[in-house]
Amino acid sequence: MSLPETYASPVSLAIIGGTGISHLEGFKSVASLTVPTPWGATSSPIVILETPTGAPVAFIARHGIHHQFTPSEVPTRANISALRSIGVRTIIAFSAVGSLREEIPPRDFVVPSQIIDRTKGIRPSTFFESGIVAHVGFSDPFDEKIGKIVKSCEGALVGGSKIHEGKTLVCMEGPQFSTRAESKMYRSWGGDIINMSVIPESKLAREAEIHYAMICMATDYDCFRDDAPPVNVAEVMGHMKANALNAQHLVGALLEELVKEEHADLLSGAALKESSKWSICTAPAGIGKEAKERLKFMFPDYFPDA
Ligand SMILES: CSC[C@H]1O[C@H](OP(=O)(O)O)[C@H](O)[C@@H]1O
Ligand SMILES: Nc1ncnc2[nH]cnc12
Repeated sequence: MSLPETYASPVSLAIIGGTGISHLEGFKSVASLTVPTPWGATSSPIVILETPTGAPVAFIARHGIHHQFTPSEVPTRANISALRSIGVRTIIAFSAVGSLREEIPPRDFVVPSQIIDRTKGIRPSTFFESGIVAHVGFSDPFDEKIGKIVKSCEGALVGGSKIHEGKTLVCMEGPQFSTRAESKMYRSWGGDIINMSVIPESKLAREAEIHYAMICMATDYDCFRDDAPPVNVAEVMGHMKANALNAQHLVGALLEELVKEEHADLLSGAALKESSKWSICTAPAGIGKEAKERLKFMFPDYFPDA
């Protein structure tokens, strides 16, 4: 059955699905939006789901519905700007990660608090360029309040999976996995888990003034253990089957909690309101016309003359 291609109300909450999560089950799908952006097409249509209480939630598949975009190819600026343009102010992003610590076994979940960026500078990672410069703060890349709410939903997980907090996520370029030397080096740097996705997604969400948290699901021990075989895709996908089911349980509990009135500040984007506007360094008279036209897509109020 084909879904309506429009949705009348703003949608303030979004979920980004990663490896093994190309759609969300258990919710009513009410629309499928194709949102063209100044940064091109999104990686998948934006599906609007409704929670049992009727709250709308946007869902987008990071790698496309067939997992056709490599981590370096994901059109992240399109994804984030499209979500912002439909009203999104909070994003919960899912990611399959390698564990760099014995105490984080496959099938445990992690809400990271820090990032070490090991991408290679080849992914477009800012909205503010070519005629406009801004430097937003990124010291604490994840929203702590959302992290605490995720942890409070730990009881929804089955099979003994735990949620670890306060961990450091290394983001590598890929698509090849790490060497053993790199894996050990990341551990010596304080890295706890590793993926290929959190950069630039988290940076762009910050620039778009969207609260962002990542729910990482461990699938392997990467390759730091000399006495064990290294990570491979079959191992990742095997654990992701169980993780995806658990993610489903977690999302049910999490959405029920997040849409409560007491979290209205999160869904309105209160903590980041106008944070990018005040990070712009370019003098108004010097901001290029095309830059203003692009950014108007996300920030219609900031550039009234565009
Ligand atoms: C299939 S293993 C590597 C792949 O898995 C993770 O994807 P995602 O973050 O979208 O769940 C990792 O970041 C890599 O892209
Ligand atoms: N070991 C690993 N390295 C990078 N990304 C991953 N995603 C899942 N496992 C991973």
